[in-house]
Amino acid sequence: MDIFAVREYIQSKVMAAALETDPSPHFVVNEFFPPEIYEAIHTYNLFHYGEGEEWIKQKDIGRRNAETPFHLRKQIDIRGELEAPPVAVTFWKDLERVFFEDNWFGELIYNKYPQYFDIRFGPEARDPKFFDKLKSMLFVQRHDRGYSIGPHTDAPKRVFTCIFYFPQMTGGEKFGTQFLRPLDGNSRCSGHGHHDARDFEVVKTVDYAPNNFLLFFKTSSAFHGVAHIDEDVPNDRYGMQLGFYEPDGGVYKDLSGISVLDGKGLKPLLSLKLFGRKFRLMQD
Ligand SMILES: O=C(O)CCC(=O)C(=O)O
Ligand SMILES: [Fe+2]
Repeated sequence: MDIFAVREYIQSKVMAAALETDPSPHFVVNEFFPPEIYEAIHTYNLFHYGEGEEWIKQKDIGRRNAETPFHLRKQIDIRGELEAPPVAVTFWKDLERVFFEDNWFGELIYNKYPQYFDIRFGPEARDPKFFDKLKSMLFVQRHDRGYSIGPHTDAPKRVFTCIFYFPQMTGGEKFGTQFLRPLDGNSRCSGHGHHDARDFEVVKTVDYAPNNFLLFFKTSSAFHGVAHIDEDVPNDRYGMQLGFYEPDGGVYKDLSGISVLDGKGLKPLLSLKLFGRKFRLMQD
């Protein structure tokens, strides 16, 4: 793989994309990868060689976020050890280098929307080494019928998230990522928990279409989710996620002494389910 040529292609696409701010800052890029890379993403589809891991196993879900059947999403961590023929492993490891080597993608996204980083992190975010302080993830995903994700804004630690859509044909657009708005306009979410879709309206759906791409920045209004998958979707909603997030405790020391990012001490005072809906009384 010619890493520099792939980067050049992606960079021009990202910089040309229109930044939207409703309901929260994000942008979409069509034809995100050069065609030969998109073809290889299918030729070397890692799900040909293994099932993948359930996002969270059913036995471990417990009472958490019952709105989301986590176990129906299967994922394979590109950054871990891959069980695939060497040519496939080389392809995915090269793709990992495209994004992460020398903090290339982090810096590209900083340059795309520096205001977000400057406001959240202060001037240190301008230091090219800033992205060494963040954690990152890259995994491919596929989804079984019955999957959905209730509206959520991602964990408070999250900085930005990318969703890549890898169908080989059109027809599954509505199973892309939905942006949602709470019906109660006074609601925001720091990021702990998935919510009931009945309390939200869909603002926009980013198509699950060939080689489509979405990036959104973490804010307390970045509500998003996936509609209930109740029919066959091309390639089982095959895609990839890339994300940057703060380490436990945050990049910087919080002088308040409260780890807001980790959600410590955020147990609901009261939690009950009535008529199939969850109600939680949170402490102030
Ligand atoms: O797969 C998607 O479209 C969204 C996934 C998501 O929101 C998440 O994993 O937090
Ligand atoms: Fe999410």
